[in-house]
Amino acid sequence: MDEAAGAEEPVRCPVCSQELPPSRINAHLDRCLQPPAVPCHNGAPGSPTATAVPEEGSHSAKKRRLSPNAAPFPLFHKQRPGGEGASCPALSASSPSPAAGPTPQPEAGKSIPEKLEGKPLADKMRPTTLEEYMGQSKVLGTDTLLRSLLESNEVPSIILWGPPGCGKTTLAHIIAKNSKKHNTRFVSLSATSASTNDVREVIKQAQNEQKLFKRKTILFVDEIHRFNKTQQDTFLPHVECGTVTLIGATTENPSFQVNTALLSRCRVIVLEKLSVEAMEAILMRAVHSLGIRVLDRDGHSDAEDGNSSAEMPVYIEEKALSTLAHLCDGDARTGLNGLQLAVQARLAAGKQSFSYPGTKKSPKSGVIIMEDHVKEGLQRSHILYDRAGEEHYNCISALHKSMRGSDANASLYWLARMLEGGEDPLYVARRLVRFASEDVGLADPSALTQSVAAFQGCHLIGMPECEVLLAQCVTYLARAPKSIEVYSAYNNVKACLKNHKGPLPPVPLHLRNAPTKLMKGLGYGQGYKYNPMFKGPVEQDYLPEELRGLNFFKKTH
Ligand SMILES: Nc1ncnc2c1ncn2[C@@H]1O[C@H](COP(=O)(O)OP(=O)(O)OP(=O)(O)O)[C@@H](O)[C@H]1O
Ligand SMILES: [Zn+2]
Repeated sequence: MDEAAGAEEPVRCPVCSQELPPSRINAHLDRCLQPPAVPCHNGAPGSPTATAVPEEGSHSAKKRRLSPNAAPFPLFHKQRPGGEGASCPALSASSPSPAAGPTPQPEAGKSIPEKLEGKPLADKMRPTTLEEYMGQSKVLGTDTLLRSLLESNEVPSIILWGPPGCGKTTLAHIIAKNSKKHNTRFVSLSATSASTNDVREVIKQAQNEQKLFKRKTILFVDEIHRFNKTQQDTFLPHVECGTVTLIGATTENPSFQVNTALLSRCRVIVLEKLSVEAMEAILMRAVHSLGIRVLDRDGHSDAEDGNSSAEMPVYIEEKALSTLAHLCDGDARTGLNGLQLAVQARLAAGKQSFSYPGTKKSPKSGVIIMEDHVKEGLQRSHILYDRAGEEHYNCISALHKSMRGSDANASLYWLARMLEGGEDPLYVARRLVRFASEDVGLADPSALTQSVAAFQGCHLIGMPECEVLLAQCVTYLARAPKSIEVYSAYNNVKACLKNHKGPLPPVPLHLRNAPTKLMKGLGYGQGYKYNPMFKGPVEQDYLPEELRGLNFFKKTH
């Protein structure tokens, strides 16, 4: 599509975005690609949200044209996930050995504090190959479809759906790096900051690229669920015609959040929380690349004590690593951040002598990171609960169902899971108000009063004091008798209105008010029996004529 562009139409330089006549583009490109040019990628001023990945081969220490920030790949050398330690370049810090692969290694030879400077550890440790990518074997294992597609460079448009820090962005980068070998561009946008215009811009460039160089573009859109439906529609024709291959990432269920037309053109790949084993491997790799020594239960270190330079050695207990792997709830970013914070805090505390209880090993001196230190490094709210995502809906649903099942015990558990995870107490309180009417109803009308009072109380005093108010109300509601009589009767009425064919029946004349003479003349209010004037029961119809005899309370569904 859009291939009809006339010969005279200017083309946009894919490197610096300048518009040029087609006859001049090649000469311009030669100049534009000259080292040492200033940063010349589409993340230059004007479109701060787009970042192009440097081409393979240009990404070397000598002739890097892009600003270091534009390079999505970590500066770390390739690491074995295992841990014999002796050959780890970071441990034998004396020579900045070039032996460990094609990537430059500016980190080798640095001290641990120096290695922790700058970008967060999680970014620096981002894997660049499938071999370094841990876990997710269900979708990426050796015999999976995705794996074979990737290896043959036939990347379909995909949506990666998974919890935070499970490796969505990382996988997209790996796919891109993989496909660059096959002449593909990679551009990334974040849906949180990119406008529809940014999207159009990227697509325009992708079209030029295809025209000029027959190069494909992979467009990575992080948090794709944040794009509204119109913005999502902007992609659609271009995904369809193959100008761009879309890789979207989302923490939200795409069947609710992503435009169905777009969804039907993408494969949804479900990534899971990382397992404890995968987390341990990720942490171990980080520890080794930092040059931290792992102490096993007997106090043995995985590196020789003899070769320590002037730098003070840093040790971490094996147990501390496994605790961290358990606590970060499958979120590698949280895990790596936790590790980084613990290491930094301990480095700040300085060198100590420590001996290992219960062993004959002689006391060591240096910095030691123990289980308690990593626990401090982790924020509790990160551990339990993902306030914005799936978990939020799953937990409130579990609470609602536990109360409905009159299980006060389980109800309190789900309540605590949410509140301890940092859930907004008013969100829970609103649900309780709804429950009081929907599930308790007239079996105990004061449930509504109770829950509204709890809502107002929470509003007044906030967390953490209001937690007990919610606990009280949750228990009250769980123990209360249940009736859905009103709820289902009202639903029956709504269904009746929805299914009604033709114009709705008029309001019966005798039920109408007659404030004017004209209305009285028209028969409004005529024959209405004012109930207080009658001694016994009054015979009178209140439904429109065609509905007479219908009982919404009796109808069951
Ligand atoms: N499967 C993995 N193997 C190794 N490291 C991983 C893996 N997943 C995540 N990481 C590490 O965690 C960091 C964060 O991961 P990433 O940015 O890919 O998460 P995400 O799923 O995109 O999260 P979010 O939804 O929060 O953006 C990475 O920089 C990397 O260091
Ligand atoms: Zn240019």
